[in-house]
Amino acid sequence: MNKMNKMDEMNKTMIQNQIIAAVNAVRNSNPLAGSITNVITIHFVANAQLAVGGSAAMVFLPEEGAFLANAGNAFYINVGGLLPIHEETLPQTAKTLHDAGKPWVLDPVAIGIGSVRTKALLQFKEYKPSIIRGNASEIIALAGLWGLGGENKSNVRGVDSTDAVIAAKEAAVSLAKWTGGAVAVSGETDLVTNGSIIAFSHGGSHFMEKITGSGCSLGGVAAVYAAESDSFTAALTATAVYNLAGKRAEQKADGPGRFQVHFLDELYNATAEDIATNPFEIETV
Ligand SMILES: Nc1ncnc2c1ncn2[C@@H]1O[C@H](COP(=O)(O)OP(=O)(O)OP(=O)(O)O)[C@@H](O)[C@H]1O
Ligand SMILES: Cc1ncsc1CCO
Ligand SMILES: [Mg+2]
Repeated sequence: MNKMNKMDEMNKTMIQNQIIAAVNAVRNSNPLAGSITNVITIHFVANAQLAVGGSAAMVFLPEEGAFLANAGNAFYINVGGLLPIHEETLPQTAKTLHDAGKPWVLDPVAIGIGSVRTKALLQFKEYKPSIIRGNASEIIALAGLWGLGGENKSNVRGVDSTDAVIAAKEAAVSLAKWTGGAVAVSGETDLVTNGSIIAFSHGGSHFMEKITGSGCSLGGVAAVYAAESDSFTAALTATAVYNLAGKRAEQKADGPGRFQVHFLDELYNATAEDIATNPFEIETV
């Protein structure tokens, strides 16, 4: 990784203060982040949102998506396990969020599978999600679908990434420039950008690839922080607390089962200062 210059060091200190403010604001205000998310990991998403201090509510119906979009402080949309009703619920909720100016997070899980998912993901381009969170293959594929991808081709194959995080750097920057928000690419080292600076966040655990929903719940937690901070700070705070909690949980677990339990406890117990000092570097685009 490049050595950071003086400007990057100053940016880093400012960002760390914003992370501390975001963590504390969420714990003080218990913001409501509604979700439309897949049934495979829905319980883990809600538990992770509660563990960091948020309030969770999962809905499926179009009128309920629109209601929660207006009533909540932020929202999470994950296209992982689509049902027929989603064809109506997804665009209606995203339009409501856009029109109401509410922060919202998109996880384009399994982009490339089926026409319903592709149509929904295309519609989201104009509704500009505040944070796009995905693994490297999903981020490259979304930039391609939105015509922002350049030459880069995704090897997307389902829900697990087959591309390295760094291969998604240009796609992430282009997507962030389009939305005016932030993009978080997950993997062994995570990349978070707002289109002008990039943070590389370290930590986590190999066990996170052995439980389903670590990425989905990271998106749900990013929505909780987005209720209380700007998109880049929210995306980086969520990423940092995941990397910290993952590293700590791995030390206590000898397999993915108990890892998941310890992980929730570590999300709950992490202090704002610990989250802000979890290792990351800054690079200016
Ligand atoms: N090999 C690894 N080492 C350390 N941390 C990892 C590793 N792989 C993933 N992570 C962490 O796991 C979390 C989820 O990232 P991942 O890339 O697995 O998401 P995902 O593929 O969308 O997951 P899912 O779709 O199963 O919810 C992130 O916090 C990331 O930092
Ligand atoms: C396993 C799985 N299948 C569809 S969504 C999902 C959760 C992880 O993305
Ligand atoms: Mg995923």
